[in-house]
Amino acid sequence: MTAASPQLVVHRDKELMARATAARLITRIVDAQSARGTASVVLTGGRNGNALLAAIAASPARDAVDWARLDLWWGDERFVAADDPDRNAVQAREELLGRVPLDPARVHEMPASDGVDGSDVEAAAARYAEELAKAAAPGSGIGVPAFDVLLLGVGPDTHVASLFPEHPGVREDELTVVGVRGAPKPPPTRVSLTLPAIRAAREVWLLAAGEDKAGAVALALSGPGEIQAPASGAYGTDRTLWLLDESAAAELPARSRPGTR
Ligand SMILES: O=C(O)[C@H](O)[C@@H](O)[C@H](O)[C@H](O)COP(=O)(O)O
Repeated sequence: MTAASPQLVVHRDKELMARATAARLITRIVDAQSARGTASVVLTGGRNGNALLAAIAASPARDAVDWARLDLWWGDERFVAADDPDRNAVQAREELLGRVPLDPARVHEMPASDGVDGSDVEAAAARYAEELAKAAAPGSGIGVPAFDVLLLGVGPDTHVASLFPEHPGVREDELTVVGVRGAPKPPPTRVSLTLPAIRAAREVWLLAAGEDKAGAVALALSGPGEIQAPASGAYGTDRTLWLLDESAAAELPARSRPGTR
């Protein structure tokens, strides 16, 4: 299996998907920390991403993770004030981050619109790209850390992070982080990793639950171009995992549908 050929796991419903993925992520982090003394995870916003964080917070295995030796990054962020409830980081703190003993220096929030860059979202994107590059191993590829797991929610239009079909961000093939204006999903201004940065992750896990995602899942896995279906361009160097519930998998051809877990 190549990284670009995804593995699909279909769960009975979105609640079980969140709980099972929480167990999967906890195990993956523990394995990385056992092997290398540290782990690096990229979080996603959205309902599925937040449900996963809530499931981790509720997991009896939660504290198998050495939270102080975990680097957290974001795949995208809404470019609003730092304390705006619309911020992915604010929602992540409420669901999990405020309940576990993380090292604050290793929680890398994307810049906010009331930060040093003001309303200059391109400058904010460049700042985050610089923070990623500083954390990257010297001489390693495009200047992002080797993320162990990069999480992505999938939009009904197949967007991932804040990379939307036919938008400039999804066409970016050099920068690791871009400013996004006029996003179809509000709020319109965002900061996002690019596909090259996403594809630098060891594992990319795409989360999609609900019937409103069935068309996007079927389209993205049918092999279209990443410009028309950004989710189809999201894959890891070692593994690409689509974590679905039955509703989101409903439009997949029978031959590509694994058994439900
Ligand atoms: O900032 C964001 O809005 C997210 O990062 C976005 O990419 C999200 O993951 C998808 O839109 C899916 O969102 P849902 O899981 O809520 O459908």
